[in-house]
Amino acid sequence: MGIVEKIKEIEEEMARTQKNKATEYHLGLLKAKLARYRAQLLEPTSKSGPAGVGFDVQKSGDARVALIGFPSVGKSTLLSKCTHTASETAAYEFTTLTAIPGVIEYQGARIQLLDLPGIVEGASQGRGRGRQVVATAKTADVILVMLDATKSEEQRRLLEIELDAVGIRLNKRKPDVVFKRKVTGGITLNTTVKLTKTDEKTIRTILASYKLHNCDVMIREDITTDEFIDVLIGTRKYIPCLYVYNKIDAISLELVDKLARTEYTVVISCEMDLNLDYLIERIWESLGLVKVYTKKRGERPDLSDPVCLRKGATIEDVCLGIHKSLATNFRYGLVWGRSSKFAPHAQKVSLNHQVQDGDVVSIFTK
Ligand SMILES: Nc1nc2c(ncn2[C@@H]2O[C@H](COP(=O)(O)OP(=O)(O)OP(=O)(O)O)[C@@H](O)[C@H]2O)c(=O)[nH]1
Ligand SMILES: [K+]
Ligand SMILES: [Mg+2]
Repeated sequence: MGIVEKIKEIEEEMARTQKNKATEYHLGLLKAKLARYRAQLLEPTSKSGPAGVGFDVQKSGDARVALIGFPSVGKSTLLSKCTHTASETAAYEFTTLTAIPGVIEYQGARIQLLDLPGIVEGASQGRGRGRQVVATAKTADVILVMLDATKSEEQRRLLEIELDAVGIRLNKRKPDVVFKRKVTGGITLNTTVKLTKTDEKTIRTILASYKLHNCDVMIREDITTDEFIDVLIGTRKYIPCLYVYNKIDAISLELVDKLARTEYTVVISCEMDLNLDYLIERIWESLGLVKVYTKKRGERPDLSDPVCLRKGATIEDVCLGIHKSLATNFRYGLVWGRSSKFAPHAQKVSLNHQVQDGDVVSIFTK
């Protein structure tokens, strides 16, 4: 039996199994098995299908945003409107057959927007180019799930299933669980909160099914069984996402209003140029980039060319963002701005100091 069939079998068994206290533990086991098969399916060495690799497009700029959606929702129209790159658009499905990168310039940052082929249901299982598309989505800093506002709500859920199947978790944080493998000593399981969505027995069984007999597990939030499996698999990607409803020119105002009030949602019309600037603002916000300005000794800070970094970035990242040699020859740094303890005055800092948006930084080398 191939992996795809095995997955199907488990999914059917799960669907047949009633969810209650007595079956919770058995379901947990099935989930663990399912997650393992799915991971196998996407491994490059898997014999069950082509490799789970994305399109070969070089990452460029300060961040990457990927457009995921069913055919003809307007992905290429959006790319053509928001960047200087034209991507072919047409009324027929599967107009776009490969990844087309464009650049959004905003607030001194360069954001790569990636137009991708439309996907169909079952994309993650290797139908069409879908698998390549979802694998590319994994490399994005923000995913735009693009939807046709004139079509049913169902499309959103279907896309979520495809992304979930390749290990992408949308708008979620990594579960607060510390997991450490050991060589001996058995399993130490600690929880700092009461578990209401899973239980110790399920957790222990899942560990056993992964042949993890020696490890430390510290659970610090009320996680579900699925979230625990995610921690064990370890390759999950937690990516912020915006749901972008296009073609609002073709629906009622009531519906536009309702969609616009939904969390993580932006409504637009590419054709009528509605809300596109707002969409870019929201993308920027979701990226959560930190901009740092550099200053040479005795000069004013250079406000024209900021270094763009991820949230949580340190002085070391600032150095690496300028030139590798800066980190190796680093002596000390000076920061002005929100991350300075002595604001408005500078603080002398080392490589591991975390910077904040708007900081001005001077680096002193040996
Ligand atoms: N009414 C309306 N039509 C739009 C809008 N944006 C795009 N379209 C139309 O939708 C159709 C599909 O647009 P594309 O940009 O090719 O869609 P796509 O998602 O890139 O499609 P594939 O590459 O085939 O997956 C075209 O006929 C566009 O003119 C919009 O805001 N309103
Ligand atoms: K199209
Ligand atoms: Mg297209």
